[in-house]
Amino acid sequence: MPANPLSAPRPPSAVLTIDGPSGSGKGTISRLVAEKLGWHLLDSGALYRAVGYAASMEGIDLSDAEAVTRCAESTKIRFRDENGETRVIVNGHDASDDIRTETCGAAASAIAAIPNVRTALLEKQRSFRKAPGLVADGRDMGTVIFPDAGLKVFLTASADERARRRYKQLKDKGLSVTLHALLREIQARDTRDAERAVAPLKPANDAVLIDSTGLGIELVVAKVLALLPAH
Ligand SMILES: Nc1ncnc2c1ncn2[C@@H]1O[C@H](COP(=O)(O)OP(=O)(O)O)[C@@H](O)[C@H]1O
Ligand SMILES: Nc1ccn([C@H]2C[C@H](O)[C@@H](COP(=O)(O)OP(=O)(O)O)O2)c(=O)n1
Repeated sequence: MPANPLSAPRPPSAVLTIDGPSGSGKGTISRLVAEKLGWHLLDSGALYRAVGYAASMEGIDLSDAEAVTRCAESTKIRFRDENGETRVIVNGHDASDDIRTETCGAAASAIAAIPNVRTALLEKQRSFRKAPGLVADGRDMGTVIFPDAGLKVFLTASADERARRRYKQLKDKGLSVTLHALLREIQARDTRDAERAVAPLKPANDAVLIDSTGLGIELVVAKVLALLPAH
């Protein structure tokens, strides 16, 4: 008797992972590639930022692993599309702007080193994998969350260039920052993210490295699209 095609297990949807350090352009490139492909998008850093933000708002000591883990387990995080932008809703409050500060980035990096916090966010991240495909941006998308992804990109740029990009981005938002302080923060975050024991920032063995220093956004998008296997 022929197998019933309806009961056959469906192959998992396609995933493209884009990992890399702060300011390498992961978020920008992931969003543009996802738009071109019509795929879903996972900004995993926003989840860690949301937990760092919620913990700070609740006055939790970020080095108290148990309290931060409880916070990660109980914080409700939703993404909502609004006028072509993705808003991040944390416990019912629109925290999209609050979570983008460098202070919140540092808080996210600190709580992301707690193994149980990562476990608390694991299934939520995997639930973004849906047809026709997913572009997932973060630090461990290719190594831990989607190890079977069809294409893994590790996006880098020199620390100086990443600091300059972040400086321009924050200045354009009207925030008061200095290039020197941003460079120090980026270097401190690189070190903490790369040296933590669990799911450190590093390229997967099968990742394609793209150094975007001196490359414009459209060129990087084109490079990523050219790497995609037929899907
Ligand atoms: N290849 C590039 N060339 C110039 N600027 C870039 C490039 N990629 C990203 N940017 C800019 O750098 C800033 C940081 O990019 P973002 O996507 O937020 O990085 P990440 O998500 O890796 O932290 C943004 O203002 C973005 O427009
Ligand atoms: N998959 C991820 C994503 C982010 N993190 C942590 C480590 C990062 O320093 C913070 C913030 O990540 P995010 O990608 O939003 O930061 P940048 O946009 O690269 O500056 O969260 C992580 O540990 N694992």
